Amino acid sequence: MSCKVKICGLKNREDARTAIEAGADYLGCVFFPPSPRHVEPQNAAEVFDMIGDADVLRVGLFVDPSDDQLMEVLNHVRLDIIQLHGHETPSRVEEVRLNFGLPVMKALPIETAQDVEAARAYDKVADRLLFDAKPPKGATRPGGNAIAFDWNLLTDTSWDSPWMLAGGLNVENVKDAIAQSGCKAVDVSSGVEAEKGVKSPELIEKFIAAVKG
Ligand SMILES: O=C(O)c1ccccc1NCC(=O)[C@H](O)[C@H](O)COP(=O)(O)O
Repeated sequence: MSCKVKICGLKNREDARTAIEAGADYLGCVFFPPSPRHVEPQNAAEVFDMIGDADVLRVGLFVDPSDDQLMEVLNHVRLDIIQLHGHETPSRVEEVRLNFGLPVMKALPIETAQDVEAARAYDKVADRLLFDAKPPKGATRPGGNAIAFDWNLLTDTSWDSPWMLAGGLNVENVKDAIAQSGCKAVDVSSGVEAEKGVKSPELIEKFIAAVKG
């Protein structure tokens, strides 16, 4: 089975259509106002409406959201997966899963082997894990920073929860990232953008072809 692809940070229907037609398996919308990829719920609903009955999952991305903030989005947007990309504890992950009845993908910041071990606390608690590069000091956001980590930190590791690789992936490095990490799914945002927050249809198509070709 070929590696799955999540295109994250989508803001408009045209880019969603490009990603779907190119073979994306997940579309992600960011609900984090400081991000250049932030969208309002109604905008995300338009993006996800492009999926129709295609076999593509809708991922909503949040950073330390309250239940009210999650409900505000879920009142307008049908999601298949809630992605938590903040400092959420394992018990908060479980609470969100139970309160909203949706699978949770927990993003985990990785820089060292110790970070990989710390991620074990979320295995089986979250429905899915997303290993992303630890944000640099002073970063304005916990993800979407176009930073890669040492993919060999994940080589030969085994996890109960399915997991996705993220962080600084692009057309040039994604094959190496898959080979070195052994991942079965990848996630990209910056690497398919012409500029921060502006997706490039050509890069979306080339990235997905590089993964699935
Ligand atoms: O993309 C953002 O702006 C963002 C903001 C706040 C929290 C998470 C964010 N992105 C999360 C993602 O899932 C990204 O796709 C992932 O971090 C990889 O980003 P990139 O290194 O730019 O490919």
